[in-house]
Amino acid sequence: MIKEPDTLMLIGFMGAGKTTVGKEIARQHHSKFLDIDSEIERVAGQTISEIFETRGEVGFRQLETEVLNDVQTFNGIVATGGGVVERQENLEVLQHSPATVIYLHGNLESTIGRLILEGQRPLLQEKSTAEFFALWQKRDPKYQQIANFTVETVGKKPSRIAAEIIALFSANQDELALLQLRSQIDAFDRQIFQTIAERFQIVEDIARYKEKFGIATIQNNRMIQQRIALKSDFSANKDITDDMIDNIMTILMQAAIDKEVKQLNR
Ligand SMILES: Nc1ncnc2c1ncn2[C@@H]1O[C@H](COP(=O)(O)OP(=O)(O)O)[C@@H](O)[C@H]1O
Ligand SMILES: O=C(O)C1=C[C@@H](OP(=O)(O)O)[C@@H](O)[C@H](O)C1
Ligand SMILES: [Mg+2]
Repeated sequence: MIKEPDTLMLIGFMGAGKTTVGKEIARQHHSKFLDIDSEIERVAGQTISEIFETRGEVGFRQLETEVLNDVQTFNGIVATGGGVVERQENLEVLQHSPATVIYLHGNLESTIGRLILEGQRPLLQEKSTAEFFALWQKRDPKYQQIANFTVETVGKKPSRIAAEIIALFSANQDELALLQLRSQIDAFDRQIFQTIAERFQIVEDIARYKEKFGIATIQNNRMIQQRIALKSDFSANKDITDDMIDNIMTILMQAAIDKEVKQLNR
């Protein structure tokens, strides 16, 4: 669903590579490039860090919204700042943008590593890793909500990510529709595994309680009850069969038991 040929808005968390990939797309595709942060610096006559220092984040966000509105008619590749999704009015501008909105999705580990090397993001300086993770979790659904496409960046060089995005320009309507649907499936898959990762955090806490109170790792009754409850909750959904519940729960349970046992043996 490339809305207008050659106009893109890149969104994503700080350090995802919006600026780098945006420049690379422009270089490979011979289009114009504009970075909202650079434009804010030009308009304000101050660096991003100076703006945060003198006007606070509120002052910065005000400038960001103004520039975002101004660049809607820009004919080329636009890199936004990671916090563009902080304001509801910005989400609306991006949703109605004539440009195609592309979410550069990454992971927190690689992102933080890169940003620490660079050391230029004011928000990174003032936040702990836990706060940074919370910010990530808060923003991720918003990026997903407004993106026409989500492109995975983990383990890919900027030149490859740019080439993948450029390939979208030449895809026909059917191919684009398929790519769009696949990018939605990929996003759901990531959500599913994110949820499983969060489930494991709880497993860890449960293992600690079991150890403290001398409760056995395997509780057959509890495992049977979980399946009965799930089958009942999803009985009206024909895609979620009892077999599927059994298969998936077997994998999750076995992995949880392995984790608990490993924790106990430490
Ligand atoms: N795919 C990538 N692989 C390796 N390094 C990258 C990649 N994308 C960006 N970088 C590096 O990470 C840092 C942050 O990238 P940048 O484009 O400024 O991100 P953003 O604009 O999304 O905050 C830069 O040093 C850049 O060279
Ligand atoms: O995520 C954020 O809130 C910010 C991201 C930065 O842009 P990048 O995403 O290009 O790093 C920059 O706009 C500012 O430091 C705030
Ligand atoms: Mg940037």
